Amino acid sequence: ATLHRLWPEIEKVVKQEVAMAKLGVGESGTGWQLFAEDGEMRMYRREEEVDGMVVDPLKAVHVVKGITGRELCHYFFNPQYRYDWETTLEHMNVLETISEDTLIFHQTHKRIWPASQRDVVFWSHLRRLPNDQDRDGPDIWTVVNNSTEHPDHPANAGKCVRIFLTVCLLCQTRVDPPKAGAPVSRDDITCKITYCSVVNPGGWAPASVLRAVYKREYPKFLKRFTAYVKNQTKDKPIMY
Ligand SMILES: CCCCCc1ccc(-c2ccc(S(=O)(=O)CCO)cc2)cc1[C@H]1C[C@H]1c1ccccn1
Repeated sequence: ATLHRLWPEIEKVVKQEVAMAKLGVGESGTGWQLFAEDGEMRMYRREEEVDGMVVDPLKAVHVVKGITGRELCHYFFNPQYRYDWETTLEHMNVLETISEDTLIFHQTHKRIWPASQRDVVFWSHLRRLPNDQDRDGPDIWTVVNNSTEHPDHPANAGKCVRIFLTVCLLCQTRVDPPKAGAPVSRDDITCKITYCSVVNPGGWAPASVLRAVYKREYPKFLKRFTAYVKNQTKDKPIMY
């Protein structure tokens, strides 16, 4: 994959997104407003518009027990599971397999009245990162999705309005030492999740509609996705 034309962009965007995801909502200056809370999950957004279109950056932080960052990123990255947890997905297609950890997707999402239907083309990269806090702790895992162009799916050539997004799922795992001699079980594992996303809706959509959609869909997505991974992994050996 190091020889692929996208490789320099992938390296740059992954470094930028991971650095941003590691910033707390406090440190990255003012402007983050809490808009949803559910147990350990906190969802923040900044109200931003580009050319009169809502492109509110979103940052969600969540802590889940019993699954590792590698497991979360495995189920987020791999196409074969996506229809199980991505409720707004209408169609998904892998356009290119750049390497086993780098794919290019085309997705159409269900139409959200009164806006027109959207589609997206993005590269998706799965990456293991060293744990910079605790050298002998589990690694950090991330998936970065970033819009790209593809000759088979020119933007706005069909019925869908092309959206543009950058998404980063960053997962940091912690293992609390079990009682002396006991093996590590899923009860000893905690994963801190940071999900950052900026979605440019492409064509015009009413700000009120977009903000209502984001307020409804993002909490639902993160809750459903983490519950899905817990259910998929509960009887499987732990993947670090
Ligand atoms: C008028 C609505 C315009 C935007 C509709 C739309 C399209 C794609 C997306 C989207 C596409 C990909 C990703 S992902 O994280 O890369 C995972 C892979 O699927 C995430 C979200 C979002 C939304 C916005 C509904 C909003 C919404 C928010 C969370 C989930 C679903 N829908």
